[in-house]
Amino acid sequence: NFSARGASACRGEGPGRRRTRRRHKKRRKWERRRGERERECSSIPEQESCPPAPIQAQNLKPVNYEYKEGHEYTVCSHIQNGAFGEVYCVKDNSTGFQCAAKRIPLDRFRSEEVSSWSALNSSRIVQLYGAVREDAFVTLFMELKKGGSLAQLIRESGRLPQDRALFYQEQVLEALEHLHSRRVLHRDVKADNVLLSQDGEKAFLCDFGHSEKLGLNGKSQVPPTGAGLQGTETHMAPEVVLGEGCSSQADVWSSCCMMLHMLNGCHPWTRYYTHPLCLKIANEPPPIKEIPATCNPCTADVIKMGLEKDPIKRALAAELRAKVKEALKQVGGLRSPLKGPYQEPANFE
Ligand SMILES: Oc1ccc(F)cc1Nc1nc(-c2ccncc2)cs1
Repeated sequence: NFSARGASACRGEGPGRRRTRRRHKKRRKWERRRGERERECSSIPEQESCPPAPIQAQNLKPVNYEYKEGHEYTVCSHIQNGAFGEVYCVKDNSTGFQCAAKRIPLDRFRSEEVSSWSALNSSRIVQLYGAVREDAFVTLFMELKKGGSLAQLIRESGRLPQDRALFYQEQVLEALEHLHSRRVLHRDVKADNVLLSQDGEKAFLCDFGHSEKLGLNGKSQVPPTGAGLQGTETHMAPEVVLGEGCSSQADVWSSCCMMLHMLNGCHPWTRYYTHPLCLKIANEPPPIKEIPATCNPCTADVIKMGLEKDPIKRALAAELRAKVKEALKQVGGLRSPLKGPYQEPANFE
C-alpha cells in the first residue's frame, strides 16, 4: 500500500515564505469560490438517512426472518467481483424473482455500504433491497439490471463512440450530483460499478462498498490510509494517492478516468506506466494526452475540467454534467447503436 507518509515525498515544497503566503491566499480564494459553487449546486436539502429498504416483500420472501442460500434462494450464476465480495445472480425459490447478491466476508463488511446506500433515493442509483447475515458472511441484495455493467459493454465493443460515452457520463454525473448533495462519497466510480438497462438507454451507479459519509465541511473523515478504503488505482485522484483529506471531487476525477476508459477501451495511465501508478498520478500531469484527437473540443473540455489535479479547481459534478450535456448536443446527441461494430482499443503508439 502506498503510505500517506511516503506520499509527502511527492509533494515538492518550494522555498520562499512570500510565495507560500501568496499560494495560501490563492487557495483561500479558491476555497471560498468553491464553497459558493457548491451552495449554488447542492439545492437538494439534507434528508435523514432512512433504514435499508426492506427486502421487497412481494418478490423476496424470507421465512421466519431467515433468507438463506439453498433454502429461500438459489444462486443462478456468478456475475463479477464487487468491492469486498463476489456478485451473483440469485433467484427467490418461492417467487422465482431474480436479483443480484453480493456475498461479503463478515470481517470485510463495511456498514457504510448499507448506511450510505440506503440514504440515497435517485433513479440513477440501483435500488438496494436489503442485507442478511449468513454465518460468516453478509449478503447484500440489489436490483438486477439486465443490461449488465458498462465495463462489460466496453469489453464487447472494444471502445465506445463519443456520443455514447457522453450519454453514460451524463447519467453517472447525475448520480454523483445526488450522492454529493447528501455528502456521500462513492470512492470507486468506474465502469464496473455502472449498470445498464437492457436497451442500454439507462445507466445506474452501484456498489457502495468503498463509500463514506463526508463531514459537514465536505471532507473525508476517514484516515486517508484507511485499510481497504482504496478504490481502483487507475481511477484514483491525486489527493487520494497523496493521502490528503479527499472530498466529493475525488469522484469527479474518477468519472473522467471512466470517460477515458469508455473512449479508449483501456484504463488511463496503463498504456504509459506500470503499477504502482500512485506516484505517477501524484507527480505527472493529468492524463489529458489520452483524450482521443478525434474528440469534439467540448468533449475534451469535459475531461480537462474533471482531471484538474487541484480538487478546488476541479469542476463539481453538477458543473461537469452541464458541460457534458453541451458536448452531447454538439456531437448531435446519442445516435450510435448500443452494440455497434467492434472498435479496437486505442494503442497510443
Ligand atoms: O455492492 C453490491 C451490493 C449488492 C449486489 F448485488 C452487487 C453489488 N455490487 C456490484 N454489482 C455489480 C453487478 C450487478 C449486476 N450485474 C452486473 C454487475 C457490479 S458491482
